[in-house]
Formats: sequence, structure tokens, C-alpha cells
Amino acid sequence: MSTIVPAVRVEGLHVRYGRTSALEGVDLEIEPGLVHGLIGMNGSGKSTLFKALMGLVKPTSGTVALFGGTSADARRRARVAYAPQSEDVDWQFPVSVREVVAMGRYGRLGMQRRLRPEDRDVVEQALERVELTDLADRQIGALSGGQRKRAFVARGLAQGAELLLLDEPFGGVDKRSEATITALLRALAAEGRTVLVSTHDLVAVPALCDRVALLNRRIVAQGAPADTLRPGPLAEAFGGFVPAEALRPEELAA
Ligand SMILES: Nc1ncnc2c1ncn2[C@@H]1O[C@H](COP(=O)(O)OP(=O)(O)OP(=O)(O)O)[C@@H](O)[C@H]1O
Repeated sequence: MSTIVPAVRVEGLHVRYGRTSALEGVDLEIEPGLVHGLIGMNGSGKSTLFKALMGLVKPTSGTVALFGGTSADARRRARVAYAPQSEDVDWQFPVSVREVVAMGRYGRLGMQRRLRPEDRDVVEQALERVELTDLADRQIGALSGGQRKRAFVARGLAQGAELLLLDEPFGGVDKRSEATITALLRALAAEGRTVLVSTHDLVAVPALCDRVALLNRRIVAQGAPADTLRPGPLAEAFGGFVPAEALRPEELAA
């Protein structure tokens, strides 16, 4: 039996918003040190699953464990970082990019504490890692879509998070930024961090993800991209529609 504690273990998770059933019995295990893709159509429950992992929505039933403990515990110990979908962020908030990244440090120290010189160094290193040093004094809303995503990744890095949950990091991002973010996330996994990314961009998946989970209110398929991005599971995940860009050339011809 494997002794590796999964970064995420979800069992029998149901979430409802009033009359809307968003998740219906999700079972999911996320192995640490890999990039995992969470793929599903609009309304399939991706954001709800992220929020449930963070303890931001209450399950109707089922359980969520991060590193074998509660999500509250993982948050308290700064082990998990969450970058919400762009629509869920107030981009007018008067904070600079550097201040957003520094929030990752406060997560560890508590807002009452002042950043020490070594914390400031960590913030600068995180900014440099995502190539935002030159834009660090800008108001966060004055960044492009791709730069905003990178700022949130930097916040997670400054926090020292072992698990990064990124909701649609490729939404509204051009191909160049997408390649930068992909390389960054691959490098984070190579360091042993765990990354869970929701995306519609199926073309990006094989280069980015070690594992894929297809979601349609429950997990339809989970495994290596080559095994899951197949016509059958894709049709089930996308309500009968098979996104052609997800298929390999031989399957397209079939
Ligand atoms: N706060 C809410 N109140 C009521 N219903 C909600 C709420 N948030 C989400 N829902 C509903 O729950 C379902 C799942 O939504 P969710 O945002 O998790 O899907 P998603 O896969 O992230 O979608 P998208 O790809 O469009 O972002 C949808 O039917 C949505 O309308």
C-alpha cells in the first residue's frame, strides 16, 4: 500500500446552491509533486470544487482533506494557495502588485506583524520568478490578464505554498503568456509542489499536465492526458460535444 499522503483527497462531495446541484458525488485524489488539470465545460463545477477545497463553500455531504488534514488547517499553515477566477477578484482594489505578492507573506506572519527584511527578499524573489519585477509598483488592476495571473502565482510562491489551486490561469491570456505560465508551473512541480489548474484550453493540457480529471458535476475520468482526453470521456464531460482540439491526430481521422 502506498504511504504517500495525497495533497488532496475528496470523497463523495456534494455541493448545492439552493436548488442548483453543482457537485454530485465527486471523488478525487491528487498526487503530490505533479501538475493536475481539472477540465470541464461551463457550469461543470470547477470553481465550486476549488472553493470547497479552500473551505469557502460548505459541502452538503462528503469530505475534503488536504495533506491528510482539514482545509482550515492547511490554510492556517499556509500550505495551500488559491488564485480565484478573474471575475471573482476586485481589480480596482488600491494595492500594488508588490503588495498583492506580500499578502502571501502576511498569511504566514499574521497581518499584525511587519514584514522582516527576509520576507521582503522572498517577495522580491517571487516577483522575479514570474517576471513582474518591472511592474511591481503598478496597481494590480493595471496589469494585463496574463500578468495578473502571474501575480497570483507569485503570491502563492511568497507564501511558500506546497499546493497551488489556480482557477482558469489561461483565461484571457495570449499564447506567449500561456507558454510562460506553463513553464513556470512545470518548474514548480519539478520542485515538488502540487499544482491543480482548471482550464478550458485543452490544447495546453498535454504540455502542462501530468494528470487530468474531467469534471461534469462528478469526475468522469481521471488519469494521464493520453488516457483521459479520448472521445468517450470527453463527450461525457462536455455533454455530448467532443472538443476536436483535445484529440490526437489519429483520433481526429477516425
Ligand atoms: N453562488 C452561486 N449561487 C447559485 N448558483 C451558483 C453559485 N455559484 C455557482 N453556481 C452554479 O453552480 C454550477 C457550477 O458553477 P461553477 O462556477 O462551479 O462552474 P465552473 O465549472 O467553474 O463554470 P465556468 O467554467 O463557467 O467558470 C453552475 O450551474 C452555476 O450556475
